[in-house]
Amino acid sequence: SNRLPPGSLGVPIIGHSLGLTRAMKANTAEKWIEQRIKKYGPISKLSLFGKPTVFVYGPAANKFVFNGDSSTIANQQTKSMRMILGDRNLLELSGKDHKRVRGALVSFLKPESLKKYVEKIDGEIREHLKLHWQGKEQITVLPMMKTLTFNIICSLLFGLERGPKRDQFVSNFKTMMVGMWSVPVNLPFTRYNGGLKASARVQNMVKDLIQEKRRKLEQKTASPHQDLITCLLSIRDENGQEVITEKEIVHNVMLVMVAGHDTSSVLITFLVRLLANDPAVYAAVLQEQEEIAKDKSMGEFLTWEDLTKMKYTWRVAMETLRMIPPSFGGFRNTLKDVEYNGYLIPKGWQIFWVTSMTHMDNTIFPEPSKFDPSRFENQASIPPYCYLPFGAGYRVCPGNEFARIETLLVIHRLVTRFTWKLQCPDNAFSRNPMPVPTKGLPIQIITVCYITLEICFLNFTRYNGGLKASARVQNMVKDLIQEKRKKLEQKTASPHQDLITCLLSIRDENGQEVITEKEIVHNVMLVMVAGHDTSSVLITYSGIFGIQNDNANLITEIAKHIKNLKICFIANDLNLSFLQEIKMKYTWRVAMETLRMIPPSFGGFRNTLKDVEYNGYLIPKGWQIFWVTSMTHMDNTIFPEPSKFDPSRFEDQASIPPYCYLPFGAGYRICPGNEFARIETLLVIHRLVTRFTWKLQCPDNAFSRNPMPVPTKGLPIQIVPKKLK
Ligand code: HEM
Repeated sequence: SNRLPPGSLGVPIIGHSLGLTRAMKANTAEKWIEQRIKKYGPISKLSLFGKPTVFVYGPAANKFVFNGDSSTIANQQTKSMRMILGDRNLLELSGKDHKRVRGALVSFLKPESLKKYVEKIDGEIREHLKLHWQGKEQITVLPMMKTLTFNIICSLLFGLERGPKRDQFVSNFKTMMVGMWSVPVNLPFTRYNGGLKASARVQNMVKDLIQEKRRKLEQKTASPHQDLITCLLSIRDENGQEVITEKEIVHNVMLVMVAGHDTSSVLITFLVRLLANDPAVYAAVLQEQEEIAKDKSMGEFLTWEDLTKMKYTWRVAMETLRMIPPSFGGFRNTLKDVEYNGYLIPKGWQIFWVTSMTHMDNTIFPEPSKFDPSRFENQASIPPYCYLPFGAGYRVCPGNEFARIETLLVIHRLVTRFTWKLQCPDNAFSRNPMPVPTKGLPIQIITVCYITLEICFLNFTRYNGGLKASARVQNMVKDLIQEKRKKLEQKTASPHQDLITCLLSIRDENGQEVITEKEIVHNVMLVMVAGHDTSSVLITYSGIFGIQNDNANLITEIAKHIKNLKICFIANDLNLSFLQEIKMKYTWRVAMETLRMIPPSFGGFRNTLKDVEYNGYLIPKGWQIFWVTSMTHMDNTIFPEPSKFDPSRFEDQASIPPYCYLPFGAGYRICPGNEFARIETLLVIHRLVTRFTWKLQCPDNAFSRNPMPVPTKGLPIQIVPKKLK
């Protein structure tokens, strides 16, 4: 016993388990370990989870753990994990079996083979953002990322696409995960028992999947490279026999499901947090990603080639993995007595290794508490066994390339589409055993605006970013135009299908297109912006900018088309007919009165091209003329008692003098979207009042202009659905 490392085994059974788990939860585990190191040095004995254990630390210790002889040092998992994942999963295997099964997994997870799946992963990410991020004001990042990484695994590794089968998989998987981190007491109603049952169900589902894929492979309707399962089923020895047994496939599918989803989701979550906290890193990541996005057309997937350009973003991810490694550390088990650094580690003891102690060692990473992605500019300079987020040696994480691909793709899509703000900016996290930020990292999402008004936002970066984004959107619109032009030629699209096909189909007497491609692009941009916030935004922007090309024809054409859209709109709403819509006279009067009192467009500018006289005064060439809607709307000679909300003013609209009611402007630039806005508004109000009642959460009636009127906090309300008959 003199040869055992220093330290004590503590109270029988309990040992130091409670101290460590408590420290993990409070995110002070590093300090807890540091104190041990101060007291006993880099090797010490303790007792964890009912077993005598030796803690080791430092590059030499890491080499000893990760590259030790597998007949002496074996991998070690908790009983819950072994029972739930299955005893033939890679973590349980050693020696030749480990090499054989790991080789099979790596044949699918190696970069050369993953290259082919970049587009598929990107597709899954885009779908996820569309479903769960777009249009949302607030989300919690960690659960979202867990869903996303799990879905990527389902589709890419198991060929299990969206649908009820996958949903069933997910719900069983969640119960299984709870059981995996629980105390292994197999009594009815314990978490462990629930986990075991869910694991049996998941395993049965995987078995069914295997049968289905085996059949498809035989019928040659599936390819060996289709997904991880078809790949494992297709690996044969020299006699044509399958190399991996069905049980091994099932158990390793279970492992990959767990190993691949928990870890990457944590990395991406902490990256989202970092990008919200660190403007300099955010700006550099955004610049790198925008550089890539700028050459892409609408709907184009990212490629392997694009990933190779994301060097800075990956350095940021590496530095995040250094400071907050998803895996705190792990255990090995000694199969024989073994000596390390002059000490004995007896057979049957555990060896406990910890990633973060090496990562925060200032002799390896100077100023370790400083976030500095440039450390990874020259990766060869980092000594071996010092940077361990993926482990090292012959058990180094085989999913590291997969994790890199999905992380880079997600970050690209996030920074080029959204900006976000943290809702709990306390930067705390606890370990359980994965690091979990406070409340799972709730954020407020702000969708990236396509165009920022130069006059409203003098902030250079936003404007500059807006211009770049505009170039990308314009490229996307150009692609759309090409696609639609082709379809029109092939007669697979009709001229009345949408605004673009309509504009493309307008010809003069010689059969020439009337609207140039540039005009279509720029006016699609205008309509997009106008229709994006509320349909009434159209009014504002057409007032401020006008349509640059002074082409009255074009305005008339857009106006005509917007009338066509009216028909599509109503046809799409199955229960509201055109006739019903024209009955909504009172509702529209209410909307008109709202537009009078709070016109979305405060006013606008015109530019004088020559000296001009008005009312005896000179307005010189090049000056602006500033007009304001609300002053006329609140003029009591036109609208008596103007502060009173009174929809009856619009009962006889002909009685309102011209140029007095201007929410949509007037004259030859009158908003061509006014009819569209009316239809939209009436349909929405109809649906709202017939289905819900609501109460204001901030009943202060205040609003600010920016330049649109924005009610306090965006008008939060409490909704009560009505019972539908
Ligand atoms: C940021 C993401 C990830 C991190 C930080 C990570 C980290 C790790 C670590 C520390 C180990 C243990 C090494 C050891 O015990 O020596 C490991 C093993 C493993 N990981 Fe990952 N991992 C990640 C993503 C993935 C993904 C995406 C997959 C699968 C697609 C995966 C599959 C595995 C497997 C199968 C093992 C067991 C290897 C063996 O025992 O030979 N991991 N990972």
